[in-house]
Amino acid sequence: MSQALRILTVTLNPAFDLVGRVPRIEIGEVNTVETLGLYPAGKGINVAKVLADLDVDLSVSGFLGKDNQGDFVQLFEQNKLDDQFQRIDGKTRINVKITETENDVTDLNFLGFNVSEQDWQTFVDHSQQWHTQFDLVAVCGSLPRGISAEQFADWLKSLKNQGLKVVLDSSNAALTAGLKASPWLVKPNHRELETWIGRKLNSIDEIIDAAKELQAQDIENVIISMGAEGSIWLSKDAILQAQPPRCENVVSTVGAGDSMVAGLIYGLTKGFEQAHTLAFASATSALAVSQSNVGVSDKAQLETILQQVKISQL
Ligand SMILES: Nc1ncnc2c1ncn2[C@@H]1O[C@H](COP(=O)(O)OP(=O)(O)O)[C@@H](O)[C@H]1O
Ligand SMILES: O=P(O)(O)OC[C@H]1O[C@](O)(COP(=O)(O)O)[C@@H](O)[C@@H]1O
Repeated sequence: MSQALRILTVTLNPAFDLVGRVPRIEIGEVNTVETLGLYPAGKGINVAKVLADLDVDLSVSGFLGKDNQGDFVQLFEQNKLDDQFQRIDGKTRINVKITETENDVTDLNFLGFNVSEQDWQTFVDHSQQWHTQFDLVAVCGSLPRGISAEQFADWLKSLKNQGLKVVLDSSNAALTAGLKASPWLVKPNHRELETWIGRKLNSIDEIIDAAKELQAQDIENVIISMGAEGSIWLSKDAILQAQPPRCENVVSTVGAGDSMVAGLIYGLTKGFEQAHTLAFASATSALAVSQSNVGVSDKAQLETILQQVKISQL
């Protein structure tokens, strides 16, 4: 099948993920943690890694600290990702992810490096040519220090004004500001949607109502992910709900959201129908929770999960 869209993922604040497992975190005590891995990551890089595993050619951009870039460069080379990252002074952050036996993952996400005004201006200037190279730009993850929510929103608007399809997957102030730029597709999780709307959402109906408010901000595709409960996609054509098979052996939920974004982009790029795209994205994300690292190493397993995803029209 041919690839219709030229894709770039942007990670302004990448991270090494230090992933481990412990039966239970004892707060204030010494905890011995089983190491699962130390991976070059960050939301847009994870999305790119999954797409590369699915044989999609794409480019990656954002900022990388000069002092510890080796593993990232190796990852880009191994996955044949076109490296358009801008190098800046300092180190890329390390985030700590601990899975407890009976619980979800505890994330310790650090703030990251500082991007100078000059670095940001260089980046913005460069991005004004992206329409000549790309059709779809996925902007994923938090903002590093030095970039304000307002600067971020203005920049996203400039991407949209170039005619690019902008995918946004972020949280907190960056999400709220970024939504003002009316991206083409957004994928907040349940909790991020609650933060944006400022109230608890206790049922599917309440989630859909909140998602409709998002959609009304001129956002074509609103996907709300709800962990093991699956996801909901509101588009102009339909409201679809997906239920993936519940993964019984959760190794790490880190990267589930990123894998879902990658699966959505994959389906949209290949011209799949909406229901098939959501099923595919659900399978990709369900596969992610059964492994510590992000990526699709076993396509047969992906296909098996895909057969078990249930899609319903609401
Ligand atoms: N325990 C699980 N079993 C099966 N699928 C899951 C599980 N947890 C997450 N997923 C899949 O991953 C998607 C994204 O997970 P979620 O936790 O909502 O995203 P994020 O990582 O952005 O917080 C879900 O919509 C679902 O398809
Ligand atoms: O940029 P943020 O919001 O701090 O998130 C970065 C973290 O998100 C991740 O990309 C995982 O995201 P998801 O679990 O939402 O898919 C990690 O690799 C990384 O440490």
